[in-house]
Amino acid sequence: MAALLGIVSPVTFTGKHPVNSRSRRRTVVKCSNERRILFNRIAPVYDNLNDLLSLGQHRIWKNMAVSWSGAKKGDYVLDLCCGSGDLAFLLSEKVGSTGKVMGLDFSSEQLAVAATRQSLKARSCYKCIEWIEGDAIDLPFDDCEFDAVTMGYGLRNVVDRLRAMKEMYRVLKPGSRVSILDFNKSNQSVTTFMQGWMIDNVVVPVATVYDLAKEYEYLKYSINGYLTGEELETLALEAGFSSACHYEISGGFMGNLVAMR
Ligand SMILES: C/C(=C\Cc1cc(O)c2ccccc2c1O)CCC[C@H](C)CCC[C@H](C)CCCC(C)C
Ligand SMILES: C[S@@+](CC[C@H](N)C(=O)[O-])C[C@H]1O[C@@H](n2cnc3c(N)ncnc32)[C@H](O)[C@@H]1O
Repeated sequence: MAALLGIVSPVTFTGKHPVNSRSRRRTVVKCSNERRILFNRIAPVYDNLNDLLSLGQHRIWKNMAVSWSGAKKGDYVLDLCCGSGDLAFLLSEKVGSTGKVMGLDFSSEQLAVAATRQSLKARSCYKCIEWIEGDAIDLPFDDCEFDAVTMGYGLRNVVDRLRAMKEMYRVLKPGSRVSILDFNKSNQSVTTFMQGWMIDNVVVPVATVYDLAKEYEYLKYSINGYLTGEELETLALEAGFSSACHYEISGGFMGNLVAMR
């Protein structure tokens, strides 16, 4: 489970000397691949389980994240860790057919679902979306390209979060925003307890029906290994953003970081 968790401490020590960067690199690559496999495996049922398990609320949270990004008509925007495309479709409705949306993910199966969903949509704005298979920590884009960046339930799953944050900073135009939605690692013990209880007693039992118990058990461990809102703000400032604010939503179950370059 630890491998699936891919929880890699910033510096891994054995004995007196830090493990060399080559072994750390190997660990990062291995953990990253474990996660890619996880999201490939859940791709066929991902959207339906999100709707069922959040009672459709996740669509509200994603709408909020896209609104916070500041994306507007005619913009060129990026949705990182786009998965099956939920935030990319919402962004395309904001930028319209005169804008452009890039959806990037390293799961080929998630991108295949996104492309299929796009092919079934009639509105012209959805035609402005392009899907790219790539890694959030090494973006295939130039500096200062995008008017907005979104990341829905992605940063918690990225092994090197600071590197991903620095890449988001690099590809954003000065004065533009990144909006990062995810579970909230709450400081309130009641919220943490309720989050964990829901995952243990609702989410995982339902996922078990689809033989995905292990994949959804990862959720709880990944939230435990995530950053608090305050730590996310600090991470954004460390990556170079001029300002950062983390908003708790849905009773503290979820959170959204907004940072400006
Ligand atoms: C859209 C949501 C989660 C996306 C998601 C993120 C991940 O990192 C995963 C990792 C492994 C497997 C699946 C995912 C994954 O789906 C949030 C909503 C879906 C959640 C699965 C449901 C979580 C339930 C909450 C703990 C409680 C919701 C209360 C609400 C007010 C009804
Ligand atoms: C929980 S899904 C979120 C999908 C979508 N943003 C949403 O909100 O529904 C997390 C996504 O992040 C992708 N991902 C995780 N680490 C990544 C990385 N380093 N580079 C690119 N994609 C990554 C996974 O493949 C998966 O599709």
